[in-house]
Amino acid sequence: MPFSSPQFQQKLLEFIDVCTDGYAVLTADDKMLGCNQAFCDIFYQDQRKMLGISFDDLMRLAFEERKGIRIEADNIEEWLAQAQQKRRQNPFRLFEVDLTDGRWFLFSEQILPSGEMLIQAKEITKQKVLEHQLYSKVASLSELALTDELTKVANRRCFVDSVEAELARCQRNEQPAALLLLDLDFFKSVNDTYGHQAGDEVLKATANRVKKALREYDIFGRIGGEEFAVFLSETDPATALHVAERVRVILADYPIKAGSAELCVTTSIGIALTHGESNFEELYLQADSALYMAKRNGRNRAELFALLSE
Ligand SMILES: Nc1nc2c(ncn2[C@@H]2O[C@H](COP(=O)(O)OP(=O)(O)OP(=O)(O)O)[C@@H](O)[C@H]2O)c(=O)[nH]1
Repeated sequence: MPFSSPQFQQKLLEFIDVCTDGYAVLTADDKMLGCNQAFCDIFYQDQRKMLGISFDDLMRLAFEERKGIRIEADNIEEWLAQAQQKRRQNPFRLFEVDLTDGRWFLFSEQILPSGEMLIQAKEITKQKVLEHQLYSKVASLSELALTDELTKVANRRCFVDSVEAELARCQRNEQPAALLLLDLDFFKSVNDTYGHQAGDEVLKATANRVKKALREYDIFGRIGGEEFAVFLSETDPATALHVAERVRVILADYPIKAGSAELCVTTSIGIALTHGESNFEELYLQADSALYMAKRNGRNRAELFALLSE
């Protein structure tokens, strides 16, 4: 055996005793042969109580006292049965453990061929806190990347990605779908007359109202300044026209409050239909030319591309 001088063994024990990492050795039949103070602190037990205790009893203590290792289970015996299925399967195992006091530890279990187990527990609370902060940051960044900041609906990129995925599904299932392009009428004059902030209020209110007029699984987004779009899957021409009319009315018939002003805002709508055979760009161009017709034919109205091209 290397490094077996009594002096080395003595010093090793002294180091382990003052070490901030927890160390414990279990016998081949899973009883505590010895552990250092840091290991006792993890379990909120004193060293005398730890000596000779079985792994199962140590876990039962943690469960009953709700101290030390967090055990989220209704039934400790079921939890133990599951834990035992994972333990002692390999000579080495690494896993993270959280405590009821909020600390986190990285546990390792090393097993000798004769069956004794060395457990090491290293505190990783700081790393876990950083990891959590990083996850929340990534989540809010992806939220930012997909959401229009002003109206909080999907931005153009998110809208297009969602529609492309849905178009592929429509094609597979041979189902009709419709793209509605909405463009507020004379919106420049809202900004010019009442100011940009009032214009922003109108955009926010428009997004909220349109969202309410749609089904939960319809795709809705702001794809340009005062341009919104709706994708309706499993939708025939009659239904597309019906939804467009509902959206038109919900805007035109109820003035929008912007500061002290009550503004009557209308929208023109271009509709394009598909059975999934068009890609987003083609569908968008068709809806855009229908929108152009809606503007030309007097605004505050919807036009269907399919009928235009007949
Ligand atoms: N307040 C505000 N205005 C915006 C925003 N994005 C674009 N706009 C304004 O929207 C207006 C669009 O004007 P135009 O493209 O001339 O269209 P319009 O006045 O709505 O006229 P028609 O579409 O022909 O009915 C411009 O004045 C833009 O400055 C925004 O985020 N906030």
